[in-house]
Amino acid sequence: MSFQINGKVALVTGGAGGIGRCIVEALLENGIKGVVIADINEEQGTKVVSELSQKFNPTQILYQKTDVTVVESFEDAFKAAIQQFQHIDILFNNAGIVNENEWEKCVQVNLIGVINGMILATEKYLKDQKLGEEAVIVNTSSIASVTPELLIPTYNATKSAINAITRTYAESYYYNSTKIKVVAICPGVTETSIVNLAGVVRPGPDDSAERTLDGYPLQSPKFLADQVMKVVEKAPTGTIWIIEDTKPAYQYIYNDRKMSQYKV
Ligand SMILES: NC(=O)C1=CN([C@@H]2O[C@H](COP(=O)(O)OP(=O)(O)OC[C@H]3O[C@@H](n4cnc5c(N)ncnc54)[C@H](O)[C@@H]3O)[C@@H](O)[C@H]2O)C=CC1
Ligand SMILES: CCCCCC(=O)/C=C/C=C\C/C=C\C/C=C\CCCC(=O)O
Repeated sequence: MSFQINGKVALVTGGAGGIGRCIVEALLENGIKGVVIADINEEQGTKVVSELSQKFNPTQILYQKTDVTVVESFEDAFKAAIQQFQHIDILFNNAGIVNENEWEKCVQVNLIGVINGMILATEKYLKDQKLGEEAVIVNTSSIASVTPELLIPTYNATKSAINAITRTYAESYYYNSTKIKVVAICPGVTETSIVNLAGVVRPGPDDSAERTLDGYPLQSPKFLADQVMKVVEKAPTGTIWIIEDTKPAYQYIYNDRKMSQYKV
């Protein structure tokens, strides 16, 4: 059974940034009734609303200043969605940062922020305030969740944890009472401000080499967002989707540990 974006209401954390903003725009192009941009950056959030209002009906787009690391602030974004649009059907847990120098902050935003969203959505808002039979949560993970990237160990760890939480909340134990499909997307390197490495990575053991992302295939956030719409509509719950190098989304399959034959 496929999920219909048309007529639904979505909340996008980090919706004022590169990937989040493109997800907001793709949702509007796919007939969303209303979308809340829940982002800590008020200046950018207001700017995005005014730019999108040139192309779409302004009453469909709401900016709510939100810090996902603060549960009350995150909850206010859900309340704003209900007040403005009467229901809430899709949560994009998308806000994320890279900062290996202030690694606690990276854990706060990438992991605690996503946990806050999962609890608010599965225990209250998406569970009780959805329009149709099913709601959807899309967690933004990364290819770094399954292939550890050098120089960003804390970031890699937060993204692996996102896959774990996605798979847990997809279990029928939760789904049977929430009717929320939970999936994760794992983008490859995508052209946004996050890929600026200056000041956010720690020097590795060999700190003489210049660290750049040269050689990594770069995709556009617009391409990524269009793939994400397909994932929202078609992906089964608990699935993890790699989207990299401007190629169609494909499912990442975890092995059953009991199939592993290696012995010490
Ligand atoms: N750009 C890339 O190459 C890749 C990005 N990702 C993930 O995609 C997501 C979006 O990142 P990008 O759009 O690339 O970065 P970005 O830096 O362009 O956007 C991130 C947005 O999150 C917001 N934000 C940061 N802290 C927040 C907080 N505490 N509460 C609410 N909003 C907050 C920022 O204000 C910004 O608008 C992140 O989770 C990132 O880890 C995953 C794989 C690749
Ligand atoms: C700044 C990283 C942005 C995070 C994007 C993401 O989620 C996945 C990225 C995947 C690969 C590249 C990321 C980081 C690599 C860091 C430095 C490159 C060092 C290259 C080298 O010198 O070996």
